[in-house]
Amino acid sequence: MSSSLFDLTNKTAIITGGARGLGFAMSKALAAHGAKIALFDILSPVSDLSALRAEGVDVDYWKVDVTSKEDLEKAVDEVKAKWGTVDIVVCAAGVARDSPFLETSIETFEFQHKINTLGSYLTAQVAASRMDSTRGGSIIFIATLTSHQAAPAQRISAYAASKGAIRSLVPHLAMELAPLNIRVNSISPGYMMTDMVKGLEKKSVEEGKGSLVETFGKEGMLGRMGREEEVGGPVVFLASGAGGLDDIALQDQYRTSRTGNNMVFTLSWGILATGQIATLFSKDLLISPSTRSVSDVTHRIHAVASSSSVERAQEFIDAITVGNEDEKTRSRTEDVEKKRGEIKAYGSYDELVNDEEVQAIYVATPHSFHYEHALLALRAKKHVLCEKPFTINACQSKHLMSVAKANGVFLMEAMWTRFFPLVRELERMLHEEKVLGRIIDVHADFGLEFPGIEDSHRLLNPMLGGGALLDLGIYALTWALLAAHRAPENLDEDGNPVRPRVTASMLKARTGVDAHTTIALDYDKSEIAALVTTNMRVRSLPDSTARISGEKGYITIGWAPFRPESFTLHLLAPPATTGASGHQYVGTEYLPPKKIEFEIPGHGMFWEADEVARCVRDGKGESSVMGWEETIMVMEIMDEARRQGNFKYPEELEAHTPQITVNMLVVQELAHHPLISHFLRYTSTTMGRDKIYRIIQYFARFYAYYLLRQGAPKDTIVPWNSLKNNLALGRKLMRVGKNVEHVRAAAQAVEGLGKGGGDVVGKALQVGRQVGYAGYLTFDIMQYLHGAGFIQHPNIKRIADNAYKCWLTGLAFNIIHGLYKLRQISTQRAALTLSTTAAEEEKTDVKKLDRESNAASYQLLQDLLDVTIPGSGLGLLPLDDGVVGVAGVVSSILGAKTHSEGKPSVYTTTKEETWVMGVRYE
Ligand SMILES: NC(=O)C1=CN([C@@H]2O[C@H](COP(=O)(O)OP(=O)(O)OC[C@H]3O[C@@H](n4cnc5c(N)ncnc54)[C@H](OP(=O)(O)O)[C@@H]3O)[C@@H](O)[C@H]2O)C=CC1
Ligand SMILES: O=C1OC[C@@H](O)[C@H](O)[C@H]1O
Repeated sequence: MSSSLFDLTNKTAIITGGARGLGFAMSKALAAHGAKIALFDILSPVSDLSALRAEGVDVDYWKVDVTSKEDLEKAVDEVKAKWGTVDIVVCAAGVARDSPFLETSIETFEFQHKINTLGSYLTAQVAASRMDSTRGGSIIFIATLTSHQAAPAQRISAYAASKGAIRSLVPHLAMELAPLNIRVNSISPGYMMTDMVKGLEKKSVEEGKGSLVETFGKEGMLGRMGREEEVGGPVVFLASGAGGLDDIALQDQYRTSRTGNNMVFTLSWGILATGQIATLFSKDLLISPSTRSVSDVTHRIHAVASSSSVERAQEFIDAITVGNEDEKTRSRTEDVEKKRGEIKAYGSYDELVNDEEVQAIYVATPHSFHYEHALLALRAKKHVLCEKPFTINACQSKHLMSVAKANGVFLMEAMWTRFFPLVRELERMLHEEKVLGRIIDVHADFGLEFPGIEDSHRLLNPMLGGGALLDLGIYALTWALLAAHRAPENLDEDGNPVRPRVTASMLKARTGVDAHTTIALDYDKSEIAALVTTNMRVRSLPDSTARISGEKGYITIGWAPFRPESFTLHLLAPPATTGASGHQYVGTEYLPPKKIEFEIPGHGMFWEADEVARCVRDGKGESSVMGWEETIMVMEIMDEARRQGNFKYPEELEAHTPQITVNMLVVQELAHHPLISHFLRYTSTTMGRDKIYRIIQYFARFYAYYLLRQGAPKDTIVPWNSLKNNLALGRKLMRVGKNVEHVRAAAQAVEGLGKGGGDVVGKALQVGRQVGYAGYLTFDIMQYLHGAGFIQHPNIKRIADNAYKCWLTGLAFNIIHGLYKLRQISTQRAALTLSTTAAEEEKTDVKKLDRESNAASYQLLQDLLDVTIPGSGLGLLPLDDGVVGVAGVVSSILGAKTHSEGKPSVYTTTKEETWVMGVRYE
């Protein structure tokens, strides 16, 4: 029995040069680990294949000249037709000629290069183009030790060069084929006693050069020649992908080369929710992929979030990192526990999706939240694996897909069952091998009892998307679609499945959700009928997950519908006869049933996770195994079944549904563009709106002046003047009460001054500034009351002048403070060493001072621009409204920018002061 690490069961291997020598030896090794063997050779096999077959090996021979692409294509296609897949290719066909360099003819050179280099190249090319990227593949070139080093007993430069060329192919093909999930390696056997060497030996002895065997043996590190079967280990190792290491050198007789492109890809996960299935999924993520013979991808849980609290998230982390008690995986216990401290805990989903180190989010909340939470993650540009049912209805699913597409991220429904090796093998047997011939009838069922659950439970609660169909029926539907929908007879000319007619009925539970649902799917094109039943009251029978009947018999799938461990093939006994409809009927007697079992080394959720990792690694938006088309199909059938069963979820759940129009989508996505959403968030604050109004106010002031200068009619100018006045008045109203805040800040600054210590000059300037602003805003209130008509102040001009004077005072203190600050910074900067060898902290200090200096200059500029407003209002500066308007617009834009970036005021010297600083008045 083969170890699962090197298990090649269900894999097909092609071995060129497989009829004899190393090729044949390697074939036997691959067969011993379960592979089906296709021997390609120009020569007939040395040994009778029936002997191998008698040992249970599935083996066949194809006469192939590896220098003929046509031969290769024909043979590889035949292998695929026979066994369904091509998974492993060993390019071992080769020739060697002993020929001194100075005497080697073009023909001898070309002969070896044609078979060894071109032959391997073509074999790899033809085979790779026929490999299934979802299964992955392995190409192994057989090079030679003599392509790394000289061979003192031989003259084989042309041969070594042809094999050296093969080795050079490895990194390039590995890179190009990595997206197809195909690994590429080479093995360089040392001196092996094969037929080829025997030929050389004969020649050497005949020519009186002595025995090569002896010389070769001395050159080998073991002091002897290698035996053919000794190359079996490396080839099985590379074919199985069990290594997962980069750059492996097998030191003795072989060298293997693996490239950076074969490096393991690690996906960093964020787990959103801490319920039952999130626990199982996370535990599976922590199982070493090598336990399921996966070596190209691995997983890391970076963070977990709970919607309730950070403590809940931590509890979850503690629980998933308790070592597994399972005998088989006991060895990982210690590793898993080590991971506990590496996983972050969050008390909100927002924090999780905004963690930059998280690449993919696993959404495991109840059904009703899938749409909202997947959207949250997609908009944060995370790849998403979202639990089944994907959403409440098909429309929501389509919207998620369009958002994923717009954000360039991967999205998949976590229909984990689709990724079990059992399911992949069943699909292959049904649709490629066609073990049942044409499929005729499918019955899929999933029932489960939930005794004593409350109405609030997610299965019964309509607000949580309850009901049998969305929770359990979805699995039965998946089985039906897998067998019927994807049957080749059901595909249209473009290869797309033709939709079925849907007839459904429902029996309701006390909360109004469906307790039983029956769906009939009728496929007119392929004449397949499928019946899907589900309920949440009684467990379905052990063998009734699905029964798939075809012309040649039927298959039953065992329990559980979400995690099956076996299926049984019941084939009708021969002979075959042809029925009236053209279908093959083969009697009523059955052969003994064949039960095919599959081991699940864990809960089985890691296979879907591996798919996500591969798709993310390869830059794919959707999976080819569980693609968007399938999710939409399932959702649409469930929508239709609910429509016919008269079952709608509460409006709030269904109403999340956006009507997908291109315009809606553009608007939605625009609104979520980081720049735009930042702007919308900014302008939703009072301060943000005030800054925008201020920009418009000063622009209106400038523009009214401009129109006047242009001699525009009064009617054109009036609206701009009134815009300016209305905004000025409105903004004054918004500031009513602010004077009190400045009085308080002034009092605090005085107190700070009284305590002494610290930056006394800074504190004193602060007092002046706060007093100035407090006075200014007090006069400002009076101006508002007058402007709005609450009072008629006889001396409003004087009030306005006083306001300006106070404002100017505040600004003057600001400016002095700005200059003072700049001076302080330049003194501190001069004190720091600026040599290139300066310590890191020092360099950091310099950068900090540079930043502070920029901020102070920026603020000073705004203050100087603002001086134009009260300065001209008081007649101190001879400036017209054009200049003042422009100065006001510029200072407002600068202020808005600083504020929207969330930078604190440069004048702030106490915490308390922050809330009244950075505000630009008038
Ligand atoms: N149970 C199973 O065997 C399987 C379940 N699934 C699917 O996974 C999803 C979750 O199922 P399951 O893990 O069993 O459910 P649970 O009820 O065990 O867990 C759901 C989790 O979602 C989070 N949550 C967030 N908001 C709410 C809310 N308002 N009400 C309840 N929970 C909330 C909670 O975690 P927190 O507050 O900490 O974030 C909670 O622990 C379902 O859609 C189900 O179909 C799929 C395969 C198998
Ligand atoms: O996906 C599921 O499969 C197993 C059931 O127990 C569970 O309710 C369901 O969500």
